[in-house]
Amino acid sequence: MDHLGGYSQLLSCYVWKLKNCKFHMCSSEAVATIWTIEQVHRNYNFSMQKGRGRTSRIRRRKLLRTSASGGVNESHRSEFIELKKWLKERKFEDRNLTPAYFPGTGRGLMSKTSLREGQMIISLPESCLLTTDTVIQSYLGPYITKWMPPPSPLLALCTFLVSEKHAGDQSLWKPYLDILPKSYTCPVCLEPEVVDVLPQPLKAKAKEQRARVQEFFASSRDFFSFLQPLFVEAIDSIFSYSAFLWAWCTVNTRAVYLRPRWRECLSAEPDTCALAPYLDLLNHSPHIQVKAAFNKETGCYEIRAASRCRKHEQVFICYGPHDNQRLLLEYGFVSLHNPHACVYVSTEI
Ligand SMILES: C[S@@+](CC[C@H](N)C(=O)[O-])C[C@H]1O[C@@H](n2cnc3c(N)ncnc32)[C@H](O)[C@@H]1O
Repeated sequence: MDHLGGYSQLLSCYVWKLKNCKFHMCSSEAVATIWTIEQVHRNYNFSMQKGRGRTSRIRRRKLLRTSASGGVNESHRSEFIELKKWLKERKFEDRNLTPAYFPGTGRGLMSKTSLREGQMIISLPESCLLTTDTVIQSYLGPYITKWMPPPSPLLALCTFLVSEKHAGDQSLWKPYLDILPKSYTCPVCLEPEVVDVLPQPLKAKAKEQRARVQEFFASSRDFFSFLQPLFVEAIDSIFSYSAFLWAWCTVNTRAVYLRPRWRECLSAEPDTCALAPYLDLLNHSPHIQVKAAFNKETGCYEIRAASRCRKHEQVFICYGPHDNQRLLLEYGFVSLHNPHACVYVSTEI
């Protein structure tokens, strides 16, 4: 009852803050409050499950130690155990980081040991990357090669994601697909009535983005129909707008940058995106500078720490010098204390 009392008190305090302060709170404060509610809820669930033995005491102490730095270790979760096995088969093992949940930023990666400036923090072999090469070498390859005009690199990646997600247990990428978000918070995924209450300049951008994605989907439907021989179910039920939007957001919010490559069977748009399982659990901080790139000599996508990081701290990378409007549009979040923050003023004002 103690737990329940404390929990509901804390929760109602935050809910009250959200309800009553919504007119005074900026969107980033509101988002932070929602995250705090989530964290209270998670801590509550954890404490209700705790046992009374020595092992539970040790575990609890360990949790307190890690939560002192903000993160709760999540490496015990079945999806991360499966992902780790899958990465090991592809010659990747991580000694520096571990998946964890952080108040404020949500799921991310936490350092297991202190990291020096310039130290390699992740070196992910090419065999773990999902690129257009992966797609072309798959069962989709012959269809992509035959389709005219050639599909874009982005369409190839989205098609592969939707198809593999549909394959479920049969997919070779299942352990990766299982850790991907089920839904996204980018404005392109919001209901039009919600977009309507956004500030004018952001609303215009969000509408533009939605129209672009809808047009991209509409213009790809003939290509999807061409893939029907690969599936038993009707193609429209597999390549629905919601499945396509999920795949688009997956690439848009998580892909890393590779040097442009050109493939004859793909359109001339730059082919620069790769999905990098595990590495894509790194969250963004505008205050961090990291060195990240594909190293041709080692055949790995490498990230080096640009500054030191203490044990059990969240390890961040920087997605770019983005203001909060851009972060929300492209990644579905805003950054507190963003040095690139700016206010957009419409021309009428
Ligand atoms: C590359 S993923 C990073 C891992 C992600 N948090 C996850 O759980 O899979 C990018 C997404 O993480 C979230 N994210 C990244 N940095 C963040 C931050 N500083 N604050 C809040 N959310 C963040 C956003 O949802 C973003 O679209």
